[in-house]
Amino acid sequence: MSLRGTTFLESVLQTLKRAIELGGYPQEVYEILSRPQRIITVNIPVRMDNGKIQVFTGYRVQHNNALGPYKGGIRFHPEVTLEEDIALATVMTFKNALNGLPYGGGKGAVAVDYKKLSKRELEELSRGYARALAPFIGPEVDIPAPDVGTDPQIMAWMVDEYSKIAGRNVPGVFTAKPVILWGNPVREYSTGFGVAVWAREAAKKLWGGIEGKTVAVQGFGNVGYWGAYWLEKMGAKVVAVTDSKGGVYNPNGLKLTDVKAVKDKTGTVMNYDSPGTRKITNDEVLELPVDILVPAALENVIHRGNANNIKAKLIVEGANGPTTADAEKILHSKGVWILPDLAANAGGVVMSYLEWVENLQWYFWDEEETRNKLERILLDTFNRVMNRWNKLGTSQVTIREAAYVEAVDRIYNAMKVRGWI
Ligand SMILES: NC(=O)C1=CN([C@@H]2O[C@H](COP(=O)(O)OP(=O)(O)OC[C@H]3O[C@@H](n4cnc5c(N)ncnc54)[C@H](O)[C@@H]3O)[C@@H](O)[C@H]2O)C=CC1
Ligand SMILES: O=C(O)CCC(=O)C(=O)O
Repeated sequence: MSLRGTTFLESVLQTLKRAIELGGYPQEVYEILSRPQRIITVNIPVRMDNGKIQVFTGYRVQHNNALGPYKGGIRFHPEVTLEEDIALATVMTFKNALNGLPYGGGKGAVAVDYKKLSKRELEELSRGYARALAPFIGPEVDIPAPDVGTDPQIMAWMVDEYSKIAGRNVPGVFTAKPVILWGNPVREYSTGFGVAVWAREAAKKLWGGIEGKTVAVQGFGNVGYWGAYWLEKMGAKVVAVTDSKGGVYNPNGLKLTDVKAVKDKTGTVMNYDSPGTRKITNDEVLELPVDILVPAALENVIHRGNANNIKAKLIVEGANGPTTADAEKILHSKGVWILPDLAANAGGVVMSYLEWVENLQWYFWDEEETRNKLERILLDTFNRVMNRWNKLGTSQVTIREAAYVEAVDRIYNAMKVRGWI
């Protein structure tokens, strides 16, 4: 246990245990799902611009494939650990199952401060990672995608490297690729879109609608920016955003396009200025007097030390694992709704699934048709989770626990008919 309380992996396993009790599944399910099927460690040598070789350590955790090929992103971050990667891969198994996808769960990581690499070094590292993993991945085996610190360009290098090894074009081995290389334009914003759809649906139940509700967003990367963009489009008012350096708050609302332009130009939203806007820290953003809080950066930011200071009534987990199990207990007892990661940020992987289907058939839908398909899947999940939560009892059970029961049910039934248990 860390100073902040339960670690990310401990929180995930606690919820799994509880879901197994609530659903009445055999203990064997816990034995299998509480550890990954396979962990691959790779050491990737890269010739740096200074002429020296630097070796980067990476992982791919393949957690469970009862429902289909492993699926989940790749994180490039200086502080990744194997334990964190296991937690992220475990959540992927439940996220994919919950959303009805034909996938198991996996996650990759490389310990690197990518901001310090030149473009050539980053390309070498990305190709090296794809080469090292090539024997263990593939469109019917394991399909990686981006996460923190990785993007469509990196997916393009990786799919190119894998295709060279395979001796043919293999579009379906990575998702969230550039549109020109078999990607789909919706993937760029799909995780943020999903965050906003979940927030909008929950807001209808809590307040009758999302119009005018105030929002604070921690993290202004892919998920945070597009989450804020779609929330605003749906009628909410985004009043605060932060990135790794800190952020800005204006109770009257922020002009997102201007904030984004400042971030793109100077590297941080901190340099945004306008009348009535003040600077805030990453701790402050969580405790602002807002209706909706969207943690969209890293894990364990809402913990037992700050849970009591949170004022939002609705927390929408754009990030994976932003709330520790201890914090969730405190917030649930106060009636705060937490829309959990495996549901609220699933727009990304659901869209990856649609891209993969396109790639397998070499047939592509247009943007609107794709977004409609994505939204339909997200709404179906929302309704199933709410029904399950109501059945289990909203005061005794958290939304996360209800979502885990829904996910474990599919995985359990798949493992049972396969004869694994
Ligand atoms: N990209 C995707 O499709 C998906 C991402 N996620 C999760 O969403 C979260 C964010 O991922 P992305 O937006 O893809 O990453 P990203 O790399 O595009 O952006 C991360 C953002 O978080 C900020 N940040 C980093 N450390 C921070 C800190 N200590 N405090 C506040 N902000 C900090 C960065 O400055 C950046 O703005 C992660 O938890 C990831 O696992 C979940 C589902 C899908
Ligand atoms: O699109 C994907 O497969 C990546 C999804 C992911 O890593 C996540 O949902 O956390």
